[in-house]
Amino acid sequence: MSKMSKKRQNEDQGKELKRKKLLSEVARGKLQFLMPDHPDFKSLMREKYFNFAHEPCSCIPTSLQEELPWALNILHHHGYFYRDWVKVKGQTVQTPVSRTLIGEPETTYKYLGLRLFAIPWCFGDHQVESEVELACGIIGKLNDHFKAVSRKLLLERAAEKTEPESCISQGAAQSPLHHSPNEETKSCSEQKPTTCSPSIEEGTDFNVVLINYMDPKDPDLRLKAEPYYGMGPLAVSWHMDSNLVQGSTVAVYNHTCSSDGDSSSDSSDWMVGLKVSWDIETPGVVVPLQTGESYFMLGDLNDTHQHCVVAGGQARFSTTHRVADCCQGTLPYIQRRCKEALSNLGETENGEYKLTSLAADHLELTETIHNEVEFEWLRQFWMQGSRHAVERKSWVPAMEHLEADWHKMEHMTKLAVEEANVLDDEEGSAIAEVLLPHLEERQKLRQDCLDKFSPKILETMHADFLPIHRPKWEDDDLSRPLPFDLSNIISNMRLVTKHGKKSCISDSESSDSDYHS
Ligand SMILES: O=C(O)CCC(=O)C(=O)O
Ligand SMILES: [Fe+2]
Repeated sequence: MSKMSKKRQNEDQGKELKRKKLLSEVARGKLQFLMPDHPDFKSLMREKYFNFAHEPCSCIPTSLQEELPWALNILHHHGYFYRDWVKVKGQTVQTPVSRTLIGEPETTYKYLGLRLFAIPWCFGDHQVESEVELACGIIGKLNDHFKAVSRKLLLERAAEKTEPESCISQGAAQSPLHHSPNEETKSCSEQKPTTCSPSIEEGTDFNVVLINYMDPKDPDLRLKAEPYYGMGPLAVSWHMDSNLVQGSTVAVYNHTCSSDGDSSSDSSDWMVGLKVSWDIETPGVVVPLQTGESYFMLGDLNDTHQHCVVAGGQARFSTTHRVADCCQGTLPYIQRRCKEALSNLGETENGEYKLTSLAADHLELTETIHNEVEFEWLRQFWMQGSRHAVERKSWVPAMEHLEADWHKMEHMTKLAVEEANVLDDEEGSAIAEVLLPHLEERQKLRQDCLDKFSPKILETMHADFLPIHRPKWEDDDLSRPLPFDLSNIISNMRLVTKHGKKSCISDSESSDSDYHS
């Protein structure tokens, strides 16, 4: 076993032990949580949840306070919220909360295996054309405001520390962010690895807002009870927000929908729960949220603590403002990658495609990008259905352009497969060795997409949300360079590799490749 996998195995065993201990404590009913009315709440917050801030309605300007409920209801009214199909422990499951993503143009945010494509909050030169665009603009305004509030809160927290060095010696869980202006100019790819904190500006430069909506009275929902402390029914289970710039803040605006005149309605509060990750000594906390209030997980709180959301009695929206780590998650990024891949595609004098170089690293790069654009972008976009695409009309031409680039990469794979077959043993097998793992991965991931939804789930889905498998074609479609099903090509490449030649010399004659020529 390699050192890396041994280390991972030890870590997994460590986590499993901690989980067992945690569950046995739970079984003994020992885990405690505090609410704000508890006499020790304030000191616990100071000591163990220092980077949590809970702010009243007045932290948002009155005009914006008035616009926000309108904006959220417009998005809801136009059907922009839906329950995402995500992967949890290899299973496709639907989130209890409905969601939508608003953000910087051309930005995406990936969570639990699903890439969300942001609806932009600004529109370049063109005038706002619809209520929905106006609503997104209002969310953008709140986002700008939250940047300023978060920066102020972080500076206040930093000032509260009497000795500046103490934030280092007290460990990561308590460290507020440092202001390090010379890091601000660094580009994404130059950013230091995850152990260093971003500057205050970087760590609050929210680029996406994931908005949640849930009506607890929805009869389709069956909420699970919070399992460790008995906090109540969970709208969002314990988690850390993923795919964020490490050490960056998350800001949340909470809006509950009043149900005037309905005396039977349950008026229990929505609450956010927090706990220190992997810690059963420190009590958890749960903080009730009134409509219009906000809370902030400042600096590294999200990296060291977990949070959950306990459902209240009424329908509720929350806007969660994040600094998504989108080094590999923006449209310009994937467009650059495609350009890089296509730089190895040339033309012969007769105007036919040819590969400029057959060097392993060039082929390797093209095949990697081929899979990246197909599975991280094209299929992720179309699998979310027709309504998703209509709502994201600004993304559609970009997706079509990426698909045209991908189509050229299909030609490139075909050319490489042909070269592997015609070149002499040594060169041919070197090409096949490079291609094989990528082709196998492509084949597996295509099948995973086809299998993502069981027939039972598909039966219950509204037509607007049915997955679109795009690109998809019949294996004998001659307009395509290669078949959709790559099994024959994979068998052919296996035979061309040195290993394949040695073990299957006798039947190599009968294994004609079956791709389109
Ligand atoms: O709704 C909230 O207060 C937070 C939701 C949350 O944790 C999430 O969307 O990741
Ligand atoms: Fe979260």
